[in-house]
Amino acid sequence: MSGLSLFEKLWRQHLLAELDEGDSLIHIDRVFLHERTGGVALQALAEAGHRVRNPQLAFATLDHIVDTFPGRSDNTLMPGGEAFIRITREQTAKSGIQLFDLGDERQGIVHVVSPEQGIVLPGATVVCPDSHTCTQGALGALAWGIGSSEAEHALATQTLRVVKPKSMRVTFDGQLPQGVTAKDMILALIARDSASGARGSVVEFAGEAVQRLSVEARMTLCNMAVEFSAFTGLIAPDQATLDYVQGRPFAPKGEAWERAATAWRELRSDADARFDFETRLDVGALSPMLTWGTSPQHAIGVGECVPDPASAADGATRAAMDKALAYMGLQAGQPLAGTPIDAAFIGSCTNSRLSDLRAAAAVLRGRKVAAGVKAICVPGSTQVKLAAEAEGLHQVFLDAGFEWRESGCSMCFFAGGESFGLQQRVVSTTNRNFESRQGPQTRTHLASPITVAASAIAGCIADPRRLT
Ligand SMILES: CC(C)[C@H](C(=O)O)[C@@H](O)C(=O)O
Ligand code: SF4
Repeated sequence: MSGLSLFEKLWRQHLLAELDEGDSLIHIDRVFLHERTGGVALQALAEAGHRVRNPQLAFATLDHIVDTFPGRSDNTLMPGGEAFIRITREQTAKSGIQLFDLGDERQGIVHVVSPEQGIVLPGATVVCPDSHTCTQGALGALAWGIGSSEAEHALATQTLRVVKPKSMRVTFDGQLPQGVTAKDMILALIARDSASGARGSVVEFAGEAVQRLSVEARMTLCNMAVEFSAFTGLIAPDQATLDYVQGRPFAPKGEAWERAATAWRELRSDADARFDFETRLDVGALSPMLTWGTSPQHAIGVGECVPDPASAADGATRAAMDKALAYMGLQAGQPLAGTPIDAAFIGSCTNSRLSDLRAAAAVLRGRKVAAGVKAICVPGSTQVKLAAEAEGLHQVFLDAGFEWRESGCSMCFFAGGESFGLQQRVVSTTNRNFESRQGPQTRTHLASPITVAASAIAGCIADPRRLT
């Protein structure tokens, strides 16, 4: 059969039944849980008298509300947070689910840990009650974020009822210029086509520029698919993907690996595949991107000026832009570069893998963070932290004046505990710049790790191309 997209193939491979009301029953290969939403889902399941059908196909980690202070104890600064941690420990133990607890070298942010451990595999269906599960589509898995009751359903039955999403292909043509990264590609796409651009579709990222990305950079790209209103992001596996997966702890070994690898090599859209929506973006002329407002779509090149709401197409957009500028403390028409910052944050499931830390460290090496700037680096997993330390990257961050933390979500989002101060301006490698996302009234500018590093040194929003 021809004319099929990769999504269509994965869907058909996992389709168990067509149900009433347009739902399909889909087999779920892996479920991942974290302490913010997973423990309570397990508890609700137990209270309803159900058990976890296949505990060996479910995994859990502590990432969202555990603190990330160096040498952390068993702590959270979130009021009431201890209960989430306790329930997650109790319920995973009771149901026989592996928990990557504090002190376990496999602990880390769920979307960093899952590929790192070989739990997410090409062609698999993977769900987690967390919106950035789309990250894992970078390996060619159909991976998406679900709600808490869906998590219970998946745990109890190894299936989910899903309304089949539409499909979209975004082809990135050309070659990335020096100093421009996967983060800039996705910000540029969302800025051009809006934060609702994907219209709920499964978005396959394709094209020369995607093929050239490392597997880790592909994760950055897919991570922000949900900020584009995608059901999830997806990238066809290639040799780089197979090389990435091979040898990971939970990946198939020996003959099982050979069989799997043979099947995974076939996982790509047919040449004549049809998509509900198609778009292209040439990356050749992109520059480092930063957000100026309170949506990921409020992004511009580092050399550009903050847009004028007067130029908006309609009244609602104009009002939203006015509100965003007031919140961010910026004026229409001012150059974004040169705006003084209070803090710099390198972390999150978007940009805290080893390649991200290496890139930031290359900018920081031999340089110092500007006086008055609070700079924090939070490795995405304990594995990333250990690997970074083994090659001395932590020393580069520390010498430059960065804090070097334990792994977790940390100040990617404000859970009620640690945050940046009121109206503090933060250049951040995270994925959401919503109002008060990183703390009450915090002003977040999303950017790539090298842009954050360059800005930390300059003490203001800065162009990384001058330092790389
Ligand atoms: C707390 C969690 C459910 C949430 C999500 O779903 O994404 C968080 O990870 C986030 O990034 O906002
Ligand atoms: S790092 Fe941030 S975006 Fe990612 S899962 Fe944690 S809170 Fe969500």
